[in-house]
Amino acid sequence: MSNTIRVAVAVIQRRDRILIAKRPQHLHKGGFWEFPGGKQENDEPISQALIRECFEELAIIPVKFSPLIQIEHTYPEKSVFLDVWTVTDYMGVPRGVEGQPLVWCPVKQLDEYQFPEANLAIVEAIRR
Ligand SMILES: Nc1nc2c([nH]c(=O)n2[C@@H]2O[C@H](COP(=O)(O)OP(=O)(O)OP(=O)(O)O)[C@@H](O)[C@H]2O)c(=O)[nH]1
Ligand SMILES: [Mg+2]
Repeated sequence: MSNTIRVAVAVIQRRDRILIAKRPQHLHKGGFWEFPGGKQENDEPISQALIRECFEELAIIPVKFSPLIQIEHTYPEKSVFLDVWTVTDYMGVPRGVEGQPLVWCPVKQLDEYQFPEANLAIVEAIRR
């Protein structure tokens, strides 16, 4: 679909924990938890979008990352294509640059948080 939004998503891992962030209330799926990331810009390689979004949202620079899963999902309002990466090394200390709460969530406890629908497949992929 031509109006599908392409999104770079970072599953940032530290030992058995994953970094999750709470989406600001005013955004699409506001109040849900998410993996940091955001929309790919024109002509930008997806790995560059991943690095840029991690810097903008968390003030870190991913240095070691690999593809995890790609998910197409249609919400009532829009369609997204999530290009999800596992980040295993980065420079800096993550903080919620936009004021968003962050949690290092044990993999086993990910289902205690409410994610957008499309994320179900991400959580399954993390557990594989
Ligand atoms: N970052 C992120 N976006 C997700 C996840 N799951 C999911 O469905 N999305 C959807 O992907 C879309 C784009 O993400 P985004 O809002 O973070 O994009 P962005 O950072 O560029 O935001 P902006 O437009 O405010 O600059 C949103 O509609 C969001 O609901 C997720 O785990 N992380
Ligand atoms: Mg974002």
